[in-house]
Amino acid sequence: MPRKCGSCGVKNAILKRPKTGDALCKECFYWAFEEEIHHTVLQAKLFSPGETVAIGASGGKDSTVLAHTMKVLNERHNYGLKLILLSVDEGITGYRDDSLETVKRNQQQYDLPLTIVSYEELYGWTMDAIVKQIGLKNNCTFCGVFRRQALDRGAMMLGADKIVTGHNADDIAETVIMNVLRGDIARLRRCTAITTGTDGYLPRCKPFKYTYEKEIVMYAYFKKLDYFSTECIYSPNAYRGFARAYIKDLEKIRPSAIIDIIHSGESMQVKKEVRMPTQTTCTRCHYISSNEVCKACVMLEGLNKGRPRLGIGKIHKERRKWDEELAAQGKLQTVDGGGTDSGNVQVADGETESSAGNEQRTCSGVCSGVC
Ligand SMILES: Nc1ncnc2c1ncn2[C@@H]1O[C@H](COP(=O)(O)OP(=O)(O)OP(=O)(O)O)[C@@H](O)[C@H]1O
Repeated sequence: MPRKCGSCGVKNAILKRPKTGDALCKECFYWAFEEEIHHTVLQAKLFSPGETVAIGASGGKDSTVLAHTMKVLNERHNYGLKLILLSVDEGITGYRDDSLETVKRNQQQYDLPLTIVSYEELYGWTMDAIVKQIGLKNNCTFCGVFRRQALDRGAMMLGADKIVTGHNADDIAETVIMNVLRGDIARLRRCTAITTGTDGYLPRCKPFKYTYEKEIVMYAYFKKLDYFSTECIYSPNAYRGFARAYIKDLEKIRPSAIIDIIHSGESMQVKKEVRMPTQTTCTRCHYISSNEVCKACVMLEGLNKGRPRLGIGKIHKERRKWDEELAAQGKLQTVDGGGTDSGNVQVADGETESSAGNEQRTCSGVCSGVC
């Protein structure tokens, strides 16, 4: 005999919720999924009536479900928000051009205004051109840094008060694990925050912080939402891939592992003596930065001068080489972008680690980078 829905007890259960194991009918699953997100929104006081909220829309499953859910909750619970879709075109032929077509369809389906900003117009470089210059190894660093700033710039241009992204619980748990493994104290402290950037220009919120990826996929599947599911062609993303596989294995044994890791990350305290990056404004582009010159400007300068490694990770060696060359030519000058550790923060163990303003991610594509 078919099992009845564990919530309404009337309809037959047709699915088992990955997060709780509850057997539910479709309608009760939709309700539970949406109302949990509403609960998160209320608990974290994410929005205030009258705000304009830019939804980071990549066309992928997370941001498509986010746009759909934000619209549903805004209407159901009278949030009083003006919602807009904001997409960044990184200039990846055969990937982003296709996913943007999905966003354009979503614009019609959800009746929300859409704005697309591109790396080409903002930086004069597409990811295709960047990859031609630097290859596949570090391109995700460029992409993550530029995208973060591009979203900020686009949202500011639109007069938005906040940005929301589709980062989900799995993404955040992966990031906690990655930051633990790297000993990256600065990022470990902020990676579980549901809202970041409150000390910068635009707060950035993650309404899916406690939403499991499997449930997002299930929701999109049963609701027949129109989304794009191809992986970024430039994203080998090995390190995050290991963290992802590890979390998926844990989830199989104990589904609560994802939330437990997030809670562990939230509970960790950073010792007072650990130096954390301080926020300032980039002297060149005037966007938020933890250095005199922001990571995006350092990277752009490296690209424009044919020295793309200037902006990546531990840049001392490359910069020293450049300084030596300039000195040999008798034209040593201060390299724009500050001192030798521009773009780096000191972390607990005395190592340096690159920091993209306040949030640098390894790429995502479907590349699930969380800040
Ligand atoms: N090109 C983009 N334009 C606008 N927003 C983006 C873009 N890429 C990523 N985002 C935002 O950042 C979030 C996390 O992106 P990520 O690249 O990690 O992909 P993801 O986890 O597969 O998400 P999605 O399924 O929405 O693509 C997305 O959900 C979206 O809100």
